[in-house]
Amino acid sequence: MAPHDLLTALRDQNPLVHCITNYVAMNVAANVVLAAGASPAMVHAPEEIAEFTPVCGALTINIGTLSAPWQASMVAAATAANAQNIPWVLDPVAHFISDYRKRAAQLLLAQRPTILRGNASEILALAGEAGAGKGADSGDSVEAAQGAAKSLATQFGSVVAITGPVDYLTDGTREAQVSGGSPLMPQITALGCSQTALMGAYAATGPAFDAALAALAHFKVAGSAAAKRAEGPGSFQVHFLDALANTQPADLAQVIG
Ligand SMILES: Nc1ncnc2c1ncn2[C@@H]1O[C@H](COP(=O)(O)OP(=O)(O)O)[C@@H](O)[C@H]1O
Ligand SMILES: Cc1ncsc1CCOP(=O)(O)O
Ligand SMILES: [Mg+2]
Repeated sequence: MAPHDLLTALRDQNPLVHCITNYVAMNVAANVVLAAGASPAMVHAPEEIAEFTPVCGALTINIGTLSAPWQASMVAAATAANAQNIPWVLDPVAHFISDYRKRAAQLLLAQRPTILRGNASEILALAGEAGAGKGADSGDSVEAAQGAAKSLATQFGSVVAITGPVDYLTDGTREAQVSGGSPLMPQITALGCSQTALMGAYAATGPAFDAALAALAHFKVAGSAAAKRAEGPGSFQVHFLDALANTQPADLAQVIG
């Protein structure tokens, strides 16, 4: 499905997206998903997963502020999504910072996410390659992680997206790149997490590779538009939400290469 049609479908269908995300991203990601045209719900309690995940159009799992009860919810939600053929997206935020988080990320990856999205350091480390990542921000180039993305895509049957100055997307066979955006984007926390949440919204409306591509393009188009108006990271954030809402379906093709 073309990105144009996916954005139109997103706004027509207003899909419900189950987001298990971190404390930092909770508000930012919910506003991003709303501005784009979908309906986010941040639901974390293990007691609610069995009822809630199956009624959603997609699930997104982000380990940014992981703890044991949330890990149980993540595993249960991924299991429920797989059982019901509900697409789900994994964001392995800074999974290399501790053995606990590393293991949690590998266990979720073994559940074969529909889409895996991370920055270059996160994707490199998931594939067992040494990188320069220290925390939530990338220390590596997108180019350096492309081989890792391809092998993860093949091994787990996932569409893998690496975000950065130029985003890279692969399913192990097909590849795409998305350019644009702004250097202000990595200066605002939780934009990567929000990209993950938006990928969930798009995945509820169409095939995984096309959905991930449309979500990447939507961010790059909105980021470029917001940067023209912003005076710094603070005002960029406000303009970015406006730009996500104002992005037209025909704009998306311009940033895809
Ligand atoms: N230097 C940059 N120029 C343009 N866009 C960028 C740049 N760095 C990151 N982005 C964009 O910012 C968003 C978040 O990506 P990224 O910073 O890689 O994620 P994370 O926050 O998980 O590290 C993505 O949409 C990506 O395309
Ligand atoms: C700073 C931080 N610390 C734990 S989660 C988080 C947010 C990370 O967000 P992103 O990966 O989108 O930059
Ligand atoms: Mg991140």
